[in-house]
Order: sequence, then structure tokens, then C-alpha cells
Amino acid sequence: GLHIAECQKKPEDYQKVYNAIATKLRDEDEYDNYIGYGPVLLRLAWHVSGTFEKKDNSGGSFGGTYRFKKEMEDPSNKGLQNGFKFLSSIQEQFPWISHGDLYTLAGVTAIQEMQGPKIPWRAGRVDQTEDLTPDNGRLPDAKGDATYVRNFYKRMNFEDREVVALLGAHSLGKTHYENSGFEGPWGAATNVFSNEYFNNLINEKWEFVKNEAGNMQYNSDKGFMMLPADMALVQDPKYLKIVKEFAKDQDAFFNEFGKAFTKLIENGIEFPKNIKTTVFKTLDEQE
Ligand code: HEM
Ligand SMILES: Nc1cccc2nccn12
Repeated sequence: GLHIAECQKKPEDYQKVYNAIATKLRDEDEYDNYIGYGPVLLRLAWHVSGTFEKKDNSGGSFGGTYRFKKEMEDPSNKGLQNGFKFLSSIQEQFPWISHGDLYTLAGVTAIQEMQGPKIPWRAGRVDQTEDLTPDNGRLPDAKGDATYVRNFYKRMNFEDREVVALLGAHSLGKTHYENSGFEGPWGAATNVFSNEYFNNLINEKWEFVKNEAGNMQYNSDKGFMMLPADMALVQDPKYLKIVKEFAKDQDAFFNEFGKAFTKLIENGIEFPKNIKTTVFKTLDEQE
């Protein structure tokens, strides 16, 4: 059955955690050739939530099971240990926060501090025991085509528009051979949230090439790259229509992403009425 959220702390307590993560993001800006920790924290929040299986309500962000070996060492999670290590000092400073709340709050902080949309967030995830750790293999394959991507996200109750919006997060950070067998973009990696990904999909001239790890990927002459699963969004007519809309209208993209990301990090959890939604202030808004 659904997990019921439980929370004893107040919204201002979580704003303190947000501020500690946001301050550390600013201080430790050299990570990954000065991309910073934003993208990898966002990917961590997505990966701990993307294990959700609606059929038996297993996986998902509630239990914080990423902290256990089986999930941390899932090949799909390679590289996320950098995000986990970044959060260890935050965990020490706020020992009362559950792991699921910490990982998802860190993803929200990363998005907002990278000038992305506001992401409504609720506390109350409760650490579960190791036996509830979901098996490896629940996260999507980068080689998937549009049919694969559409079917994959059905497992988490996401429709086309939500899927296209969520993939817009690929305007951030980069791929690394040592993590996933894909590499790039070169020089153009960013840490500012935008709809650039959609404009690149449409406007760049793409070449489908075998990379140095033996995997096929799309490269553009401007140094951008796309995964096969990215390119699926312009190969499928229904996805393409939404890509074109988000390429033109950044607000529409931001709006859709904000809703879909909250849904992603809350999948499988029931929040009692007394647990209020928090919209955190960015550091800039508090200065
Ligand atoms: C079809 C679905 C998806 C696939 C196949 C996919 C695959 C990948 C791969 C292979 C990487 C490179 C990892 C590395 O080499 O370090 C990556 C990076 C990334 N992904 Fe996705 N992803 C998907 C959906 C998402 C979603 C839904 C989000 C967030 C909402 C997301 C956020 C990110 C971010 C921020 C990075 C950059 C990480 C960094 O720079 O360290 N991805 N993704
Ligand atoms: N930055 C980034 C990360 C992951 C996938 C991806 N595709 C295009 C760009 N991109």
C-alpha cells in the first residue's frame, strides 16, 4: 500500500537545510570543471525517485534506500556517489532529516539555485530497512527509442507532456564516459536551467556516431551531444509537437517541469493534510 508521510519539523526547519545545501553549492563551484554539483544532485533526486513501480508501490523516494549498497552500486547510478558525498556534511548538520527528504530536497535546491522553476516540496519520507531496497535495472536505458521511453514512464504514471518536460533537465550538466559510456557536451555544459535542450534538439545538425566507448550517440558540430533516448523526442511526432512548444515557450516548459518533478519525487507517497507544501526561497531571495 501507499507510504504515509510523517513529519514533526516546521517549514522553516527545511528552509535551513535548503540554505545549507545552496551555500555549499556556491562554495564548492569547481566540481566537474566548474559545472558544480547542481546537475549531479538533480540526477540523484531523479534516480532515487525513478525506481518507482506503481503496480506494487515499490521503489520511489520514500524509503531513502539509495543509502544501501545494492542501490548505490546500481550501474545506472554510477557517478551519483559524488552527490551523496556532497550531502554527507548536510546530513551531519541536520541528523533529524530522513534520507528520502534529504535527497529530494537537494534536487529541489539544485533546480532553484540553477535559476530553474520553483518546485513545491513536502517533507515526511521515512527511512525504510535495507530489505526494501529495489532491485537494479529500474532506471531507463539511454539507448531507448520513443516507444521504449513512452512505455517506461507509464510505470510511473507519466504522460507525454510530463516526459518531455522532465527530459528538459538534460540542458544541465554532461555525460561522462566513466559513468555511462557517453560523453559530452564539450565546453558547452551548463549549470543554468533553460529550454536550450529543446532548441538544440530542433536546430542543431546531428551526426549519429559510434563514440570511444563503442556506444552510438548524436554529436553536433557545435560540441553538443544527445543520447538516442533524447533524439527519440524529435523522432516521434507526438513528442516533437511538445518539443517545439517548449523550444518557443520557456515559461510553458518551466511550468510543466515544476509540476512533473514534484510528482516524480512524491510518487507512491500519501501526505496527510497537516503536512503543508513548501515553496523554498532561493538564497538570492533572502539576501
Ligand atoms: C529516458 C530517460 C533518461 C535517460 C535514458 C537518461 C540518461 C542519462 C545519462 C546516460 C546521463 C549521463 C550520466 C553520466 O554519464 O554522468 C544523464 C545525465 C543527467 N540526467 Fe538523465 N536520463 C533520463 C532522464 C532524466 C530525468 C527525468 C532527469 C531529471 C529530471 C535527468 C537529469 C539528468 C542530469 C541533470 C544529468 C547530468 C548529470 C551530471 O552532469 O553529472 N535525466 N542522463
Ligand atoms: N547534459 C546532458 C546530460 C545527459 C544527457 C544529455 N543529452 C544532451 C545533453 N545531456
